Amino acid sequence: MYPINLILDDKECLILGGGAVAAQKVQGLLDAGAAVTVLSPSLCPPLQERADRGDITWLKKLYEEGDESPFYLIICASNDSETNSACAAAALSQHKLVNVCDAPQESNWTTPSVVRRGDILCSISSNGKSPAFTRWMRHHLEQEITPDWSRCLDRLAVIRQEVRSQIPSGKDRQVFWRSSLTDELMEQALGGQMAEAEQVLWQKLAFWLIGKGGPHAS
Ligand SMILES: C[C@@]1(CC(=O)O)C2=NC(=C\c3[nH]c(c(CCC(=O)O)c3CC(=O)O)Cc3[nH]c(c(CC(=O)O)c3CCC(=O)O)/C=C3\N/C(=C\2)[C@@H](CCC(=O)O)[C@]3(C)CC(=O)O)/[C@H]1CCC(=O)O
Ligand SMILES: NC(=O)c1ccc[n+]([C@@H]2O[C@H](COP(=O)([O-])OP(=O)(O)OC[C@H]3O[C@@H](n4cnc5c(N)ncnc54)[C@H](O)[C@@H]3O)[C@@H](O)[C@H]2O)c1
Repeated sequence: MYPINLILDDKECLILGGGAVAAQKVQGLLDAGAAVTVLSPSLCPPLQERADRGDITWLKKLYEEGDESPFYLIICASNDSETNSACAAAALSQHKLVNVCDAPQESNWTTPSVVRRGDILCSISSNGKSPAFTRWMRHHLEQEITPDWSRCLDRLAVIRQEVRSQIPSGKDRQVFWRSSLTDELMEQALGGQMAEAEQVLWQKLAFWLIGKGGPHAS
């Protein structure tokens, strides 16, 4: 397996089936900004609510070959494994992104468990060996990765722009960041002293620039 972060903004995605598993997958796709269609003769109550609100498009029918054609990404989550397999085979023959929720061997990607904190995205997989363990790991990481991590990331993104403009060499910037983002600094930042930690980082940048003879020195 090779992890990738797929950009799904407004991409047309299809989910086959309207049960609890489909609802979980719909949530993940909506979180990623996709345009979601559910194809199923029936919907579970949470999906019915989403369809009523207009969050998703509902195609009220049984799957027929060709239904998958307009879509970029397809998740087969019906409880009819023959239909899941037929849809997956048709979609794979068109080189689409396909997941079969009860048959990873018929998929070209599997669904990881996810922890989101602002722009932080942490995905967890067990290569299909134990989704229950994957779920436990998610709960564990949810405790560890607090909303402060995302605030910290937002501050670091600002400082990164400044570092980019002050330290012209990519190699030097790498050395700066590797020597500056220490455990001690991050423990301070995430331990309730983010502003103080930020000051320390600005100081480190100032010292770095003095050591290197100022901005844009070669
Ligand atoms: C991460 C998560 C995302 C999501 O689904 O959105 C996810 N499964 C979750 C939960 C979960 N799934 C199952 C249980 C009951 C315990 C158990 O059966 O072991 C629990 C736990 C629970 O719900 O408590 C049953 C199950 N799952 C699969 C099969 C078929 C098979 O193994 O062949 C069966 C048997 C069906 C049956 O018997 O009928 C297969 C897959 N499930 C995957 C993902 C992919 C591999 C992920 C990995 O690498 O770990 C993969 C391969 C396919 C895919 O979906 O891509 C989500 C965690 C959400 C969270 O974070 O809470
Ligand atoms: N990947 C996972 O995490 C995971 C977890 C649990 C179960 N599963 C598997 O997922 C499948 C679905 O589970 P569920 O609990 O959502 O089932 P469910 O019975 O609640 O829902 C199944 C849905 O599929 C629809 N459907 C049936 N035949 C169809 C067809 N030909 N075309 C379109 N839609 C059709 C039904 O109308 C229903 O809405 C099961 O096969 C189960 O083995 C996967």
